[in-house]
Amino acid sequence: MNINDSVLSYAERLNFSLRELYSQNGYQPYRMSKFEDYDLYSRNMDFLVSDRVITFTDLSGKLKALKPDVTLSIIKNHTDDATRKLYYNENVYRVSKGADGYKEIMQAGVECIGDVDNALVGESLMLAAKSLELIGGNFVLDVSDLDILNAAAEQVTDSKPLQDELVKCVSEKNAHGILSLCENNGIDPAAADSLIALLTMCGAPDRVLPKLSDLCESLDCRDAYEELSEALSVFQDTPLLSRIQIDFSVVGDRSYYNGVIFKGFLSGVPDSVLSGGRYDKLLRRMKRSAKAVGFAVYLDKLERVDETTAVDVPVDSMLNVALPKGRLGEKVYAMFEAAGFPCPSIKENNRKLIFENPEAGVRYFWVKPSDVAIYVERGAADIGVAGKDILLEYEPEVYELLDLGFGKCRMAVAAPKGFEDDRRRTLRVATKFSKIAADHYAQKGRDIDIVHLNGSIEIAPILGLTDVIVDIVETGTTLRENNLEVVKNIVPISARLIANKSSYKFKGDNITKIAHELKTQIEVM
Ligand SMILES: Nc1ncnc2c1ncn2[C@@H]1O[C@H](COP(=O)(O)OP(=O)(O)OP(=O)(O)O)[C@@H](O)[C@H]1O
Ligand SMILES: O=P(O)(O)OC[C@H]1O[C@H](OP(=O)(O)OP(=O)(O)O)[C@H](O)[C@@H]1O
Repeated sequence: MNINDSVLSYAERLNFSLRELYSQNGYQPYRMSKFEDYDLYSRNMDFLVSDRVITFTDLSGKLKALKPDVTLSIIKNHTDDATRKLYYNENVYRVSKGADGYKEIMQAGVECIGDVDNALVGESLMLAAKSLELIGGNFVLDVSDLDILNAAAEQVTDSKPLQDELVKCVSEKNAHGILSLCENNGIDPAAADSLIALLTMCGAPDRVLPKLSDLCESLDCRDAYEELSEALSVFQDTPLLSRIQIDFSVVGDRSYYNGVIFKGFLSGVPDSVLSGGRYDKLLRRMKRSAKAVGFAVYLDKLERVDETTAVDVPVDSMLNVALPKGRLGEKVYAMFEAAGFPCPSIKENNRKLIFENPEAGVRYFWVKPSDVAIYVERGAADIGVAGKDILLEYEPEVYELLDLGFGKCRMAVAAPKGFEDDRRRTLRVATKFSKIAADHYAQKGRDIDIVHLNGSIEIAPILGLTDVIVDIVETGTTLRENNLEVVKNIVPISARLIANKSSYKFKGDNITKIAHELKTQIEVM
């Protein structure tokens, strides 16, 4: 049968090219059903991107799921000791982030399960880079190593939950977060020197590996270093080497992944388009003795990429900045101006929302403070400034590069003076910050009923709508004037510089320049 490939869409053609690439490298096709026992996911929930799995009961009353993931099913069916190299092309089903809609996501990927050595990890990295090359355009493959990150986190603390928080800070390029975790837990910040060194150690392998070698010596994780450098050696003397970056902000769940992990980014696509790594720990959890490495290409994220955009076009040289309207706005702009990114038109008295200065290479947008994180996460802005309250509430997938040290306030529980919590009743809580409130009370094991409000939160307990509020307190005036008082401080808040992860790969020089200039201003503040 001859197929006239002009009738195929870009994604379909890409799909065929990927299959060809994987089968030429000895990987066998793997087909599976769309349905899986829900039990598989309930036992491995943290491995999934989201804990919201679409379920249904089958005719025998068994709880089934529409597959949100492919890897778990492949491992479940890998029951012998043979080494298998597989590729798949499957749809997975997920609940969309921030909405209650469902998404059907097309994934292509490879898995190698069995006696996986450094050469096979290298092969997987090479196939990942070649997959990105097939997609076309300007791409970067970021490579990290979770064993090295773990060794640095273990040097700071023995506490696993705290290690998780520290590693999460590395994934956000959030050095100030690491230092404040040390401070809050009575740890000498010097203990985090290696972790912070990893956070800043990003760039081409030739440049990073010598420094990393010394660091791994002092962290006593030489084997992890050898694995990483041996796997990366597959790119030596190939043109793909220029696309490879070591970047420790690539982090997977520490209870599933280990060793080399990686993510692929494409210029113009706001989120990673490929993700993978070693996951021997997942196999241990599923009582398998084999080792494994693999990756998935998220074809759905390429929906807006086609042959015309997937060419090596120069990256838009303008830096797009989301500024928060309101109480932070003027101060934020003034800092960017002083950092060498002025845009005089922004001071004109009009209702325009977008301002640009091509000479300075910057374009500013005024958006609602609570929307800044969305613009940055979705790549409409490369960087922006948002309060930590917004970052905690919406948990956007962004880098948190700097604590700007202003917009200082705190998130607190407040109640009418003399309030005492009656634990026989559900506590009614009014807030704009439902997630922060839910997390706070979940940690205490307190049953609550959240009443989500959009402002004037302080009125709720006065009118008997709720017992307490969770809200921002700055001077405390609003509480005082409404006969309320702080019951518990939850977390300090200030303004943060955030960056889109993909933009950071392709406009990194401009973003680090601006972050450096802003940091200098903070230090003299
Ligand atoms: N007294 C304060 N009240 C509210 N936010 C404060 C205060 N002091 C500092 N901030 C910080 O300023 C940020 C922006 O606050 P602002 O009041 O301008 O917007 P908002 O009214 O909270 O946002 P939106 O208009 O989207 O509801 C907050 O996210 C918070 O980080
Ligand atoms: O401690 P204070 O200095 O009194 O500041 C805290 C108040 O400021 C914020 O309200 P905002 O002015 O943003 O109005 P809102 O009620 O509409 O959110 C916040 O929600 C508190 O109500």
